[in-house]
Amino acid sequence: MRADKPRSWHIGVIGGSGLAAGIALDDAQDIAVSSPFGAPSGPVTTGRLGGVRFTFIARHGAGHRIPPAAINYRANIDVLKRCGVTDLLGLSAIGSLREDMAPGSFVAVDQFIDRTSGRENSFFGPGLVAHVGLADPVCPRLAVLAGAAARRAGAEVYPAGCYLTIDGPQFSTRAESRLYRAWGADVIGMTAMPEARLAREAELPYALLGMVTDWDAWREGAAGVEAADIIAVMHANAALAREAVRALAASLPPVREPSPIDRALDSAIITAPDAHDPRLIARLDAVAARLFGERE
Ligand SMILES: CSC[C@H]1O[C@H](OP(=O)(O)O)[C@H](O)[C@@H]1O
Ligand SMILES: Nc1ncnc2[nH]cnc12
Repeated sequence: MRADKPRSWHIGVIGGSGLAAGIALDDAQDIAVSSPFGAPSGPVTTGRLGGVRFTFIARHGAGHRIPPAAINYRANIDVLKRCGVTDLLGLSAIGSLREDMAPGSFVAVDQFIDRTSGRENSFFGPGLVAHVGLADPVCPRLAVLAGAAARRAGAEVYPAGCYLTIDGPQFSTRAESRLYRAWGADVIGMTAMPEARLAREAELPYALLGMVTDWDAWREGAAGVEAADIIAVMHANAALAREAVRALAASLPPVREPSPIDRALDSAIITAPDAHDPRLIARLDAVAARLFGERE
């Protein structure tokens, strides 16, 4: 498949907390897709919304079984790419680090700070070294479309925000929460990294619609975060998130023009061809099909 020709949209959706039940798709089919990177969070559901192909995966698995640090982010993105997804939208519960971003509002995240450690954060490695650019980790086209769709669905949407990713599973201390505010982070969660990194390596334009569920722990005199409160807000907002996805489907231009992110790997791989590890190349049959599909 050439990346520089217009093609049809195929939107991958990674549904987070409160969204494991997925989105209602026409002609939906559940498919267990296997990945050389291990087990994904579960089967994908693929189908159509208003004529556009969508494929959904629940980030934490059915019944929210998988904690943030144990999610196989590589496998999730690999199977979505394997299904032919062209663009990837993450939906996430987030805590607010700002007075104005109140619970119930949505944020089209545009930057990340990564405080995670020990998560598999690259498809590449010894035998195939790649350094993709991540200065602008979110696809502006998809972020604008997703933000506008959420607004049309009735949400209050902030068009930008910096998401700080912690490992969790515990929520932050008050001191950490204040520190993250001082760093300039706007919202906090446990899953956007390495998801956004891996999407870029897989040449998938990525956007993240965060749904603010709480104020985290920085507010003087306020109670700390409770998971049950987050889930209650998420349940109240899940219909809005699903409506936003429907509105996104309705608003996509008929043809998907190429994105520069479709070619993110063009200048990223620095290992000499004669030093390539064929086993790693084989594992990248979906992620880097554009580069290695026919050549090696
Ligand atoms: C259930 S509260 C904490 C949990 O919610 C967020 O997950 P997701 O981004 O998948 O919606 C947060 O990152 C934590 O994993
Ligand atoms: N305050 C918070 N911290 C981390 N992850 C979250 N997900 C939703 N709210 C959160």
